[in-house]
Amino acid sequence: MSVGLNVSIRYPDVPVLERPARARAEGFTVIESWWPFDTAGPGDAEVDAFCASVTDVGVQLVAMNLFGGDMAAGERGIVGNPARAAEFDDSLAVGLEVGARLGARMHNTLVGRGPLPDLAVERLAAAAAVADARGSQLLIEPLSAVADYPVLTTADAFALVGRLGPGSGVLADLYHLAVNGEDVDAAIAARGAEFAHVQIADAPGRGSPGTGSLPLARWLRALRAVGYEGWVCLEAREHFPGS
Ligand SMILES: O=C(O)C(=O)CO
Repeated sequence: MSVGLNVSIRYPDVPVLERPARARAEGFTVIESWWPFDTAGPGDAEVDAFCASVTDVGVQLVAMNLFGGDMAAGERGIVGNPARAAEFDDSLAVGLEVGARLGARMHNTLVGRGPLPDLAVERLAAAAAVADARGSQLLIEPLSAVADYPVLTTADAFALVGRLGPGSGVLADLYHLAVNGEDVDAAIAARGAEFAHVQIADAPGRGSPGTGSLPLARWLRALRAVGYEGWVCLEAREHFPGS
């Protein structure tokens, strides 16, 4: 079980292309990122620059979100909006291309706020099949503190992944699960070995481990005990909010 750093939530005020170097300077050699481009369909030069920002500093990118819309404005996914189908397709193509170039085979795919329309499930399943053919996975993550987000628990995530088929998996962010009130010990015991990816932060505050009250060490030991063999990435703010 190796630990990586989510550079998007860790360094929100650092220019995107400087974030891998900042992570390396902090001692991380493994990173993940939310969608690092301003649009769903960046040009070749933007993609080349992002890939170089990772390879030039000798860190490994293990996961990258697909385009989720305007995250700062509260959007969490566009797949259910027919008017944004082209953007979703562009994001999938670019995400898989970056993944192929950098070896990042996991793509957290936010599903949009509000009830999940069948259209979204159909498009996610089609995208998962494309990802599967490229040796990659679309990840479904329960989120907390996002109004009307339809995936809140590991049960929600596994149920949706069950409808998407191969090329999909569950991203268990233990912070979100705890904030949503899920019994994380029970979730790990029941299906921890099936998690495709794990993220952690402490609560309250989504800060680094030790800044809140979550039993993160116990949960990591439990994940190892049930046979989880994937990555654990720190998706935490650098400082406890207000500090
Ligand atoms: O929106 C969030 O909190 C996420 O974790 C997105 O990946």
